[in-house]
Amino acid sequence: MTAYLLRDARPLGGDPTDLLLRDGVIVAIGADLDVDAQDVTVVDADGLVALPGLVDLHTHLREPGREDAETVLTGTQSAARGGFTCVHAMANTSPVADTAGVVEQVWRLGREGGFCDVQPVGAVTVGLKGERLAELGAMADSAAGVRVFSDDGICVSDAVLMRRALEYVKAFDGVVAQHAQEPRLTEGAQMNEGALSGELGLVGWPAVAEEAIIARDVLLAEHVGSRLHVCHLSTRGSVEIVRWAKSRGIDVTAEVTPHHLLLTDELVRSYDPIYKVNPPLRTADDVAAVREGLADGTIDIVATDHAPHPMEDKECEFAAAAFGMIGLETALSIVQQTMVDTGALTWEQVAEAMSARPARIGRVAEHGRPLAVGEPAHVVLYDPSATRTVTPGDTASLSRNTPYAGHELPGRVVATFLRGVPTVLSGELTEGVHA
Ligand SMILES: NC(=O)N[C@@H](CC(=O)O)C(=O)O
Ligand SMILES: [Zn+2]
Ligand SMILES: [Zn+2]
Repeated sequence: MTAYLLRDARPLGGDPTDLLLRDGVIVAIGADLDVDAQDVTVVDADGLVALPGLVDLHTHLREPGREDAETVLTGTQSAARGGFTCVHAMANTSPVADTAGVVEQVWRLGREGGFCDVQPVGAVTVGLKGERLAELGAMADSAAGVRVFSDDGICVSDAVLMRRALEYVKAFDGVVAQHAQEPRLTEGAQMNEGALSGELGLVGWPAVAEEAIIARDVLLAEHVGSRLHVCHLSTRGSVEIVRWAKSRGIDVTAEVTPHHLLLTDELVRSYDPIYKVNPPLRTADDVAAVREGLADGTIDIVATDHAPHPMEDKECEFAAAAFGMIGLETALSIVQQTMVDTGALTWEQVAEAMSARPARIGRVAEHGRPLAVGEPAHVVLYDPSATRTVTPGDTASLSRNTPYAGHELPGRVVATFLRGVPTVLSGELTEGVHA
């Protein structure tokens, strides 16, 4: 197997140095590494930031069931192009990932594809129905080794079921990732509730519907002594509740999506369903609050909530359209634009928020490791000085529902290495990693 020498890369945005990747491991780091050129491919990384391979805690890959929107293969190719080496695949597939059989199938498809490791998320309740707990233990014990459980797309709104799930996952150090949406407060909801929803005549999704569930769940997690993760938090009040919970010592973590770091509900004035997402785009004040929360560590991670949908489910009347946006290939650029270029985060902190912490929350031991000798060679090379204009067709995803069409975004993923082998090189997908 060929080795790769990344010449003059800047690990975590620091000083230029060389990294040598061989047999799946970072075997040397240092200036002007002298290697016999025989089996070594030299990659010119001058000016490129080297980060540990990104880890997404929240991706929808749609397989099984909606292979017209995405497959494990196309979703992981999209992930590789975004700099990811591990993604957690949400359970709202068809059939639902609520058994050991389904999670093992998804996990295996990821390995066979060879573009990005897939760590399946198990459903909390059978069929996402919110009636009884799924086989959490069997999914944890399966080859997929599930540690994250979520009914994402739907809230585990029954407090007794949520309590039981939190109790159950303690046995195998699992975590419940809650889609915080009080169902009665959001019946028929289409966009953020506020003056604008009234003006546009669309049913509002109030901030309190998210905040009430987060408040309840942090108290349940404290009561049970378990680990809680909050999916795609989107309001100022949610940030404040999580900040309070952490100050009390409650074991809670939270994620924000790139789109909630950048976009606001004002975009919905267009009635373009491309901006329809769950939770909805919020106000500029909420955007400021989630940025502050991410900067001060209240929000632990950025997760994409990559939610592919076919055109026919998005190009229709706003009220009839599906909720969701794709996001794997734009995530790092949006984080650069909103957090790095504004001085709110360093590249080192980006590596924490998009690699180390999501791996830790998901209990994925092999990913999110530091760029150091002896560590697995999961590395992304990123050019922060590049700019590109987003064209919806320029993606490995089967879906085109990006809200950034026509946006000029900073940065470009130049190469992604999974176990020392490129999945992306010179900005192009390779054949993947096959043992
Ligand atoms: N985010 C979305 O708007 N949609 C997600 C579900 C979810 O993340 O809640 C989907 O599965 O399409
Ligand atoms: Zn969700
Ligand atoms: Zn989701």
